[in-house]
Amino acid sequence: MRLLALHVQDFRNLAQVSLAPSAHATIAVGQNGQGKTNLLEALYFLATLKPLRAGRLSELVRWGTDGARVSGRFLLKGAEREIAVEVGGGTRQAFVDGKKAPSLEEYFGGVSVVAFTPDDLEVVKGGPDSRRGFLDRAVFNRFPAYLRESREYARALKNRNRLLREGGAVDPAYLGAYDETLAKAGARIYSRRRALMSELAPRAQATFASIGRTVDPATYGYHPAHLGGDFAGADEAALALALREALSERLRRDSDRGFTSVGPHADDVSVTLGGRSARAYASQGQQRALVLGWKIAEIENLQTCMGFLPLLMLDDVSSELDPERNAYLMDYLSRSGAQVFLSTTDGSLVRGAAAEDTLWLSVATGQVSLTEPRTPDAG
Ligand SMILES: Nc1ncnc2c1ncn2[C@@H]1O[C@H](COP(=O)(O)OP(=O)(O)OP(=O)(O)O)[C@@H](O)[C@H]1O
Repeated sequence: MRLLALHVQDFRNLAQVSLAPSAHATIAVGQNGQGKTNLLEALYFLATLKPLRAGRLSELVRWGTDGARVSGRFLLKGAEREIAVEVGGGTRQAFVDGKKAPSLEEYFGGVSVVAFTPDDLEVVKGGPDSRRGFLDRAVFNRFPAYLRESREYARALKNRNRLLREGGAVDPAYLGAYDETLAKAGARIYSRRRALMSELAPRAQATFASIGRTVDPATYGYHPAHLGGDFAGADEAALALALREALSERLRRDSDRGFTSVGPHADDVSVTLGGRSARAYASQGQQRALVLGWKIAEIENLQTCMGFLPLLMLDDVSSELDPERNAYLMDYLSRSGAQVFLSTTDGSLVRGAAAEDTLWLSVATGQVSLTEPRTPDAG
């Protein structure tokens, strides 16, 4: 997969940007607050239909305008196709080759992106919801149908919670029908996450061992909350049954509280170092290496399982790493052969990822311009 052209219109502070990225590294350099992350976010949004940072879609639209548009021409399995997304009035609309996308699967059709941002540290330091978000982005890349499947689950959960909140005497038959739907959709989420983690965890552990500069081994594990039975060995039907049982066991408590306390929305990912919680005991640098181990594993796993490298996006990551780990990452990027997009305030930090064909961009007050080749520190 390769992005041949990117067009951005009225997306955050970017009024109009058109560029033909390098097949390898495209590097956006600029001072703080100029629009570098916005440029990467536009690409991320195009490739995932999810905002990288925004809570609401309306935040993506340039102030004073009615709508934003991002489009990209991709080379995918030897054929060119254009995908586009428009945001306006709080909703988004996806297009494939100029026509409304018939389905999300059709829209993505092999486009995927792995993003590295300073917020990724939350996967170790933050709460379960950050870790679930992190896990779900990786699952979505690996199994594109996951976006639709996780929406089905979210819808079923919302309906059940509404019923619980309404209180009073909930008709058991009525609730049973909701539980059935929720258990089925939930079982699919469990099995997707479990499949991804079984591929990813050993790779991430091995990658961490090569960058961690510590003899303590790391582990990455996925744990469904409050689910009985043998999780590792259960098929999807058995997972649905276990979830249905857990839902009915907790019904009284859930009715009192007005929300569903068991299911994939309550899961967590554990990250340990030397057998201890990385959140509680790992140093800042070790936590960064743990995240880096995960991300590199995700890229390599996609390459092995899907047969292509995702686009890589690194938002001001080098300033967060010590020189040795930064050099490791830059070297990895230049050797990977992946198409990479980097943002930085200091071009010299990412020079290790650059080559002859690198596209250097300068970003200032929402304007993106090409800078002369081999003058990376300009801008
Ligand atoms: N919807 C919007 N419309 C117009 N401008 C916006 C919008 N959303 C954010 N901005 C502006 O975008 C700018 C921030 O851009 P961005 O986050 O890309 O900065 P950056 O270059 O990555 O900076 P840093 O190096 O500090 O991370 C801010 O000036 C902010 O006010």
